[in-house]
Amino acid sequence: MKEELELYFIMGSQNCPDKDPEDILEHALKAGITMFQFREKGERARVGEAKRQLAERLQARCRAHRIPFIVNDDVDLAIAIGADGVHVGQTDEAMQVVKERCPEHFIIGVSAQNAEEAKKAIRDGAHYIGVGPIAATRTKIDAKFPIGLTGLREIRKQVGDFPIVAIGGINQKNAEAVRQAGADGISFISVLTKAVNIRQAVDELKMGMEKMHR
Ligand SMILES: Cc1ncc(COP(=O)(O)OP(=O)(O)O)c(N)n1
Ligand SMILES: Cc1ncsc1CCOP(=O)(O)O
Ligand SMILES: [Mg+2]
Repeated sequence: MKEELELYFIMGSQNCPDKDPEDILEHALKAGITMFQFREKGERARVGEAKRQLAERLQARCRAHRIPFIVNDDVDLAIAIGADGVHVGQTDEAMQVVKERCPEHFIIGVSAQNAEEAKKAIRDGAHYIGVGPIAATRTKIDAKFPIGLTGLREIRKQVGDFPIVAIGGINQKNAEAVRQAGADGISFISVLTKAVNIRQAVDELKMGMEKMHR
């Protein structure tokens, strides 16, 4: 699980209104992302059949590169298209229901902003926790106040070696510090959806993550 979390890209069409999301994902996959989350939500997001069709197109790209395809929030969609997993937050579908409904092999990710939420998610059967927001972000309008590296370190201290991916305001400048503060992986949206050169951006993020490797 930890290796898959290393470079976890998240995107929906609302994150790249002037570009083709399939094109962005293909570049990101070729550059070496290790997991992908389809997060189609908010203003200008696709709904219904258009959302499902986009999900299936992006899923096919991930399959071709053997990269896990995770669906954000929408458990029905994840099950319907045979995704590799779902990611749910504190106010999304309850973990007990998610566990009951999803196939055994599903990867289940849960968001946590503090150690209590993190420990509960682990007790409830999460496979990884998405910890953040680490820094300020403009991508999620209802994002909570950033917990910083201090918040991340505290959660790491309390969850032992449980898989953690950090999220929120992560970029080439802070990736290494985030890794050093205890994240097994980083997740990011705008650093790729707004990148002029996706390969270069992924390479730089990867460098930040690899500095800690033994
Ligand atoms: C890897 C990862 N971590 C956290 C989140 C945030 O989930 P949530 O708090 O439910 O907010 P939304 O993304 O649903 O707006 C995430 N999506 N992925
Ligand atoms: C989905 C989500 N959850 C917490 S912050 C965030 C947005 C991350 O986007 P960015 O990488 O552009 O800051
Ligand atoms: Mg959610």
